Amino acid sequence: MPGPRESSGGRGNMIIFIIAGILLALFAYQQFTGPTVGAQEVSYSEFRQEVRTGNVDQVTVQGQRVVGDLVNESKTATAEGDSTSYQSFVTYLPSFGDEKLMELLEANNVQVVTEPQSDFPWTLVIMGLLPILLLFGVGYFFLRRMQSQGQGLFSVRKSKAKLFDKGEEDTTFDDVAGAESAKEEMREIIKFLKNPERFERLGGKVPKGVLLVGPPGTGKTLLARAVAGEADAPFFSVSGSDFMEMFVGVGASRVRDMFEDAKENSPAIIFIDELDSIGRQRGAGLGGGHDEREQTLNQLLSELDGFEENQGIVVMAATNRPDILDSALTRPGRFDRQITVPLPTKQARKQILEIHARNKPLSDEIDLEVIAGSTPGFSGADLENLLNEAALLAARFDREQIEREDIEEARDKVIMGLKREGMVIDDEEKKLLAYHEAGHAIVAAVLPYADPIHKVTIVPRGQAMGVTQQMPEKEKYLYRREYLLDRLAVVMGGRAAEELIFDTATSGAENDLKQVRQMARKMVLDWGMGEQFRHIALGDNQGRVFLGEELAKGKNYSDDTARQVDDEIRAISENAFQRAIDTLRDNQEAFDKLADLLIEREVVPGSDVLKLVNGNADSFDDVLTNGTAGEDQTQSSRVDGRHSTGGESGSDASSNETRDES
Ligand SMILES: Nc1ncnc2c1ncn2[C@@H]1O[C@H](COP(=O)(O)OP(=O)(O)OP(=O)(O)O)[C@@H](O)[C@H]1O
Ligand SMILES: [Zn+2]
Repeated sequence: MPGPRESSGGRGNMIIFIIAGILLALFAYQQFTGPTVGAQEVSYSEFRQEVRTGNVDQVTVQGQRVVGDLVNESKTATAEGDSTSYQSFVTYLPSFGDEKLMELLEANNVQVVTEPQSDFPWTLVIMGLLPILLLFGVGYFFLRRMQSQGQGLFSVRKSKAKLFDKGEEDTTFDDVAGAESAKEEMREIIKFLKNPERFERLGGKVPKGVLLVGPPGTGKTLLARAVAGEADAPFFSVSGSDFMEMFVGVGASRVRDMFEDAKENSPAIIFIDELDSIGRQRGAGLGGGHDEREQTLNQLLSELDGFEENQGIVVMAATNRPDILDSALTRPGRFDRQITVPLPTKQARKQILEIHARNKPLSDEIDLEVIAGSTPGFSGADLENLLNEAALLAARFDREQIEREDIEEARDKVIMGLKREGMVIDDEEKKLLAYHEAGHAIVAAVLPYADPIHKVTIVPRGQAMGVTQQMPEKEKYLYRREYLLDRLAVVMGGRAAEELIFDTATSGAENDLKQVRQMARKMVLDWGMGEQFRHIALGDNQGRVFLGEELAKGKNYSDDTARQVDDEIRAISENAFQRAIDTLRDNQEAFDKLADLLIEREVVPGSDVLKLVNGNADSFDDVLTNGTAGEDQTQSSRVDGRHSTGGESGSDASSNETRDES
């Protein structure tokens, strides 16, 4: 990989400089305050006493101040109550003067040196000078820093982006395993970057901003670099946190410079990692809303608005917290294309392992397929880490090649790290999850009115631990009671599976239960589908029931009715649960097989679920060999609202997801 052109200067230098300045000032302070340093301040009468006893040879008088050395050490009481011995002393003449002092000194043979009155307030001068000195120090520091960067005086102009020139970036899609549909989307962008004018002439529409969303280490940065490599375009890479500087306005000017540089080099790619560090919702911080980050974000927004597609710049950004981004960033014309980069499936994990095992000598005993199977929840970075750890272990034992035990040990090590972060699921949880999702899927596949099943997965994706996706044949605008009842049973399928197989219940069904409650409520209150409330709408039908505001608002029915409504909702839920249980019992064999298949493959397409249910799959093996194993399930969607949000209350019918959040 080519080295970056610019490296950021160390902040450490500056701290050292400031400390040196303070030390210097303290030293100067000591020097200027002169001979009194270390001298004991004594009272005037004590001083006279010393003179009288002949313990003083010589004194220096500076105005009111009298300093000198004792012939023999003397002791004086300190503020703390004990005594301290001293030789040098300083004292002050009483403000009314002392005419008899000269007499006394002469009488005791004390030599007197008079010095011009030094009332010059050194202390004050130093104190006043110190900040100014420091300021010069800091200025000097910046001056040097800028000169060393070959820049003009006091211009804080530097985009900070690392530039990989045309052709320097040699990462290609071959280096990125899995993430097939993400790559597919990128192909369009590559075409554009290779020849922007031609692309536009043919009517291609390229997004300005692409947001890569996914858990850490799933290869978002890698993908962006691969796009640059494939398109042979210069690649400006910067991390969101690089914009955060201590001086207000620097971040914004860095953004401006970066876009300027990119335009000069277009067609080009700008990649902003950790977009969330500057892209957080505005007005959320404490700084009164005008802080550095906000200025930087505003600059970024205006740059995104300010260039036309044909300028040949594509801005890519990565985040694993799309939920906290300022909504202005995802508006059309900005980061309006969102590509999810999920954790790799088993198939993809195998490919990633193959990529990173390329230049590592592996023993013949090692089967990457087996490793892939034993590393659910691992990201690409985790897998790379695993192989590196194994190589280190092999090296420690002076082995010629990596052995199976090295892999085992490395895997345990990585898992321990991940466990601490709550990132991996163990075998038992995986089994629970598999049965839970299989429960949804089997019910969906069996019940006549339920939407056809599209796919079921237990690969953790974002917040979701497992997902069962259904695809309606056509958009629905009306929901028949039969459809709703079947849908309720599908959603209950997960909990039913837990009860049936493990005789237990898990917290994983939280979302399901919420969904059931909302749907049942709506059926009773708004759609007149309750047993006792046929054809009567009870709700105020403003969607408030879903926000739980009905408690605060006056209901338009009595408490008695409210109790009946609760009973109805309970009956509907109970019913749905029982139907799910019955369905699973009737299809026990398919249910078990699907769960096994999920544990084995993590993703099972709907067609295979149907095969199992219809008994077309003569054996487990049939599905195993004919299935579209390891279908890559990268999902991409536009943020402009066409993507469905799962079956909340069934109001969006473009796809139905039963997601189980962790
Ligand atoms: N799909 C993949 N194929 C091959 N290698 C991968 C893949 N995903 C991740 N890696 C390896 O993991 C490393 C880290 O990935 P990368 O930095 O691209 O992840 P990221 O998603 O940008 O993470 P973060 O969110 O932490 O910035 C890569 O350099 C690569 O070696
Ligand atoms: Zn569920």
